[in-house]
Amino acid sequence: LVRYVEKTKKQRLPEGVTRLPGPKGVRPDVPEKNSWMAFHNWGLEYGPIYQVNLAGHNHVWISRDRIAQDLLTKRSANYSERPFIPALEQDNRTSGQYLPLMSRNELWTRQRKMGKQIMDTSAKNGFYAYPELESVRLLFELMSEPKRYNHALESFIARVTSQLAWGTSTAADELKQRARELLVGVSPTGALGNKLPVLMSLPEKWSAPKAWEARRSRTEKRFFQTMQAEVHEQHSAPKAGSGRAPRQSWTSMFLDNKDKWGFPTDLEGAYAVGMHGIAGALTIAAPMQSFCLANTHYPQYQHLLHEEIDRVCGDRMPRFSDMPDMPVLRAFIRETLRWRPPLPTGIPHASVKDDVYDGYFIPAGSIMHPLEWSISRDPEVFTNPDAWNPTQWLKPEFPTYQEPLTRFPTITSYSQFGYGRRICQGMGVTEADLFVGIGCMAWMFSWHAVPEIGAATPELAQVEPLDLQRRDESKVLLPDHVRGRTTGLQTPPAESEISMQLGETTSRSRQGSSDSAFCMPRTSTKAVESILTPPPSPQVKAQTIAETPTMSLLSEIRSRVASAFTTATSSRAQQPKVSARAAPSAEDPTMDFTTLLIAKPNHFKFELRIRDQSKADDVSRQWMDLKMQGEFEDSRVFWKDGNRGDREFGWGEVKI
Ligand code: HEM
Repeated sequence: LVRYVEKTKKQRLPEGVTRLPGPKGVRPDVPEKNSWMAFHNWGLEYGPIYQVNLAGHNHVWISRDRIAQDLLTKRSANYSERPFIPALEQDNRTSGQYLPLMSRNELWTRQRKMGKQIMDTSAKNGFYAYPELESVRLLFELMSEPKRYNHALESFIARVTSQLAWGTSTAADELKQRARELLVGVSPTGALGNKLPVLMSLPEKWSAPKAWEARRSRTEKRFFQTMQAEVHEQHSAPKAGSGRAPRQSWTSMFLDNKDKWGFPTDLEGAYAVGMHGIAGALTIAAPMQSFCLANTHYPQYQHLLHEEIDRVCGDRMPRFSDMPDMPVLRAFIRETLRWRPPLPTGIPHASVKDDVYDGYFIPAGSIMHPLEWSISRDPEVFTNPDAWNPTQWLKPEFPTYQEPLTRFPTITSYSQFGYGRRICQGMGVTEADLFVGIGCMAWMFSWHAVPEIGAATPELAQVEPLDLQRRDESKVLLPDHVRGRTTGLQTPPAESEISMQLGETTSRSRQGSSDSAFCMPRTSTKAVESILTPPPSPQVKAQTIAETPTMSLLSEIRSRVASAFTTATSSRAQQPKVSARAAPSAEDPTMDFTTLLIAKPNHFKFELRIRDQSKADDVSRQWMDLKMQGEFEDSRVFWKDGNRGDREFGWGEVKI
């Protein structure tokens, strides 16, 4: 408060310039849950750029893309710093350990340069097909344990990212935990040290938040160093008989080029790679979860996506290379990111010197927030912005429509990935993961509401639900040139025709799309036979397989598959209490998010149905083959006592 009073006293405005509008005084009334709704609602009241004093700091909130571009991109020399985060043990701006949170210094420049190179190289190589590989495991896990869909989606992303970072998926669980703990550390609503910075100046024995952070920081460092050392060892002397050749990874690229890129220590490179891993580990899972939410509440669009997938891919899973041929899938992804931005408050920039914008004064040291939640709801750009409608990217009558459809809609350079010099370095990975991951899910499944969850909001209630009997009449139609734009490919048969064409699978497909609550792949006799007598694989080398008798592995698969059923555990009791003023609706079931920076929908009820039994059989077979080839390694335990660890290292408690 004293700091605030001092600051306001000192500020004399230049002539002809006014202060930004905004709520007066030091505002403590920002809710912990869905905090962005408070900032969004202030924007409705005070305009597209306003300021508010939070804990003695001037925060500027921007709700329009044009203003964010004007300031954060066009004036990036002034607006590319990051604010200080008190709850971290090492200074986020200067320690070289937190690339996304660093000041614009020499370390940031070389780490960013390295980031660009490793991203470009892995993009050129199709991200080494890791998303395609891991999507087989994703589908198998969704079939086997649909209740744990959140876990399966997060694991998919963490495994791809772990493969990219270190050439192995075994670090996936650790990477997820590192990401969760760092999120706690950096979130204003997370670690107590961010609310009471004084706690971070006390000795560890008197300050539990300080001790928690010190252990987190030690564990993070040890993890990154261990992974780097292992990659180094494998590449310099691959172990004979280990069954798996060393793979390309961001770490191997770093080790090969560190002198060229000017890295004084290997540790800095370990952090630079690790931060790319952490940045990707959970963020991408959030839109995959929101995609499930959207399709459950807006089922009337699903047939458009299924139609495109069946036409372009037929009985194989979608691949990254299908991207130009699948505008509908890209539209579903883009609309999901718009509707439920993974980082609704954006990542803040900080300003270096005083500035004037549109007659308003912005003091040096202001913390600038491109408020993605509001930017994605600009009523001049989006018709009915709170509703999820992927066709607005595909129908020319919408202002969001853009050609050529081989490229648009795209998420590249979308405001969700930030602005100017600090723009996200992971757009390519995100696009590949979402395209392949969501595409494969939609190839295999359809989403259905369960009656007790009801309609999301009053507006949503007006959206006509999919009536299977009247499906043809209720279809949302796309223009012909969108539907048929993939030349040389036939228009897909209607669902009933597919069933007929599949001959033997017809009756199973009908079962699969019945109203039954079950979602298990009814493995055909042929598939059971092939599972019981898998094709002889020349490379059955993986340690886990070698130690497991084949029959017990097979029966495990069968029992896992047989135990699958509809995802459903969360209850209305878990619904959020959105305390922001004028929040749309505390009862809106699509607004139940975790509390930290990333807007991840909490577990919710829906029904996942397999669209075609033969696909389920095919995925089970592929999973089996790949598992036997040692591709699907289990996550490993890094710390004592099953990761609980000891005083020095281990997993910290995280309430998300
Ligand atoms: C849905 C997924 C993702 C979203 C929404 C997202 C969003 C963002 C945003 C908003 C920023 C801050 C930009 C700014 O300050 O203006 C950022 C920075 C960054 N992102 Fe991402 N990101 C995603 C995935 C990834 C992935 C997969 C990686 C790495 C593989 C990554 C790496 C980074 C890095 C290194 C930065 C720091 C850039 C800097 O400060 O110079 N991100 N991201």
